[in-house]
Amino acid sequence: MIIDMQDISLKREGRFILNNITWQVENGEHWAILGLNGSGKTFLLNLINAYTFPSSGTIKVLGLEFGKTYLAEKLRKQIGFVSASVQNRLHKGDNAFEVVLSGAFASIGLYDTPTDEIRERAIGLLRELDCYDYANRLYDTLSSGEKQRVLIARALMAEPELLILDEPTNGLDFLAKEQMLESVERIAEKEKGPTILFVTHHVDEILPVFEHTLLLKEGEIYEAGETSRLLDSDMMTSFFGVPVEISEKNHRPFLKKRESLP
Ligand SMILES: Nc1ncnc2c1ncn2[C@@H]1O[C@H](COP(=O)(O)OP(=O)(O)OP(=O)(O)O)[C@@H](O)[C@H]1O
Repeated sequence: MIIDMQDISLKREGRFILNNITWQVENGEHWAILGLNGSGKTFLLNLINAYTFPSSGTIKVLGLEFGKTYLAEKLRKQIGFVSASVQNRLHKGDNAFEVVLSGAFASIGLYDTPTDEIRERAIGLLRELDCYDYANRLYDTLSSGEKQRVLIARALMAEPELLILDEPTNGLDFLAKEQMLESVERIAEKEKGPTILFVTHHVDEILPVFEHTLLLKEGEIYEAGETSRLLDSDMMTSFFGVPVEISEKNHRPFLKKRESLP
C-alpha cells in the first residue's frame, strides 16, 4: 500500500485543519485530489511528505509509519514532489540539465558527481518530458510550462514510488497546460511508473488515467473513490454547493455552472 491514513486529524490554533481523514491509496492507483482554496490540500500533502505531523490518528506512507519506522529523509527520497515551494528553492545559476541531475541525489543543487548512468537517465527524462531542446538553458530563463516539465523530470530521477504533482498547471497558458497534461498521462501509463497524486482545483484536468478521486472540503473527505462515480452533476453540485453540470468531451470532464436547480 502507498498511503494508509486512519482517522487523521490536524489542529492549528485550536481549530481542525484536517479532520476524520481515513484514506488508502494502493500501489499503481492514480488519484486526483480536488478541493477548493483552503480545503486542506497543502496540509494533506505535508502529512504525506512528513513535513507535518498529525495531531491524532495513524499514517503510513510507503510502509513507513510515522513515529515508528519513521525516517523523514528516507521517506522523502522515495517521493517525487513537484510544487511551487520546490521551484522556489532551486539554485538560480543551474541549467535545466543540472536541475534534473540534482534529482538523483535528492538535493537542491549538485553536490555529487553524476555517473554516466545518471547522466544518461537525465537525458532520457529530458527527452521524455520534451525538455531536451532547452537542457542547456538556465532554469530561471525558462517559461512556467518549461520549468514545470523540468521539475517533473527532476522528480522522476530518483525513480520514486510516489509522484505528487501539486497544481502543476498553475499559471500555464492553454497550450502549456495541455502539454503538461499529456506528459502526466504518459507517466501514468508507464508500466513501472510511480503512483501519482495530482492535486488540482479544476475538474477538467482530471484525465482518464486518474481512475480515483478524493474530494476534500473544509478539511474533511467529502467523498473518495472511483472518479466515474464522483464526477457526476449531482455529486459536484453538492460538493461545490452551487448548481453545476458535468459533461464529457473527448474523455475529459467539463464543469459548467447551472442557472438554477431543475
Ligand atoms: N498556521 C495556521 N494556523 C491556522 N490555520 C491555518 C494555518 N495555516 C493554514 N491555515 C488554514 O488551513 C486551511 C487549509 O489550508 P491549506 O493551505 O491546506 O488549503 P489548500 O487546500 O491547500 O488551499 P489552496 O488551494 O488555496 O492552496 C485554510 O483555511 C488556511 O487558512
